[in-house]
Amino acid sequence: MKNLQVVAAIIIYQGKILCVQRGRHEFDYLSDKFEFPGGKVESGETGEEALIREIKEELSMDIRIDSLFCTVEHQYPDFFIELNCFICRVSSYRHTLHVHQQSAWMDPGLLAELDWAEADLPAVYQLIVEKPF
Ligand SMILES: Nc1nc2c([nH]c(=O)n2[C@H]2C[C@H](O)[C@@H](COP(=O)(O)OP(=O)(O)OP(=O)(O)O)O2)c(=O)[nH]1
Repeated sequence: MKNLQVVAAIIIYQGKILCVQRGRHEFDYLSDKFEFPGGKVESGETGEEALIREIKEELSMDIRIDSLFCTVEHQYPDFFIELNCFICRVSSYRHTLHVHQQSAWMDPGLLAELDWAEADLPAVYQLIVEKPF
């Protein structure tokens, strides 16, 4: 079974968090789910390098990585994922969607209203409780 190393950006701007919605995915349980932007770490890259590259590719955004917020380990039916979520800052709310179907700057208190990828739920609940910004 595949074991994925994934990095994700919790991008904070003026007290809101950028949430992005996937389109169709080969695995139905990921189709149309909300997630934090990011992706797989490629060989030879650090997690931070991968995250900066992914956010540039997916959103045309330049992020500053602040700190590692949490690590979630989750078993999906078809693969295992280690998801490292970093708190990130930007100097503008502006972005362009190159991969996702929708994005929203969300008030932290409203995060639970979105339909998240299952692996993200522990990170979402930790954000709601700890409010690290
Ligand atoms: N970027 C990101 N991926 C997540 C999150 N939560 C979660 O389960 N994932 C999963 C979805 C994907 O299986 C994997 C990330 O890989 P990816 O972004 O390259 O997505 P993908 O599988 O569609 O890509 P690909 O193989 O088609 O190139 O991690 C999250 O918050 N952010």
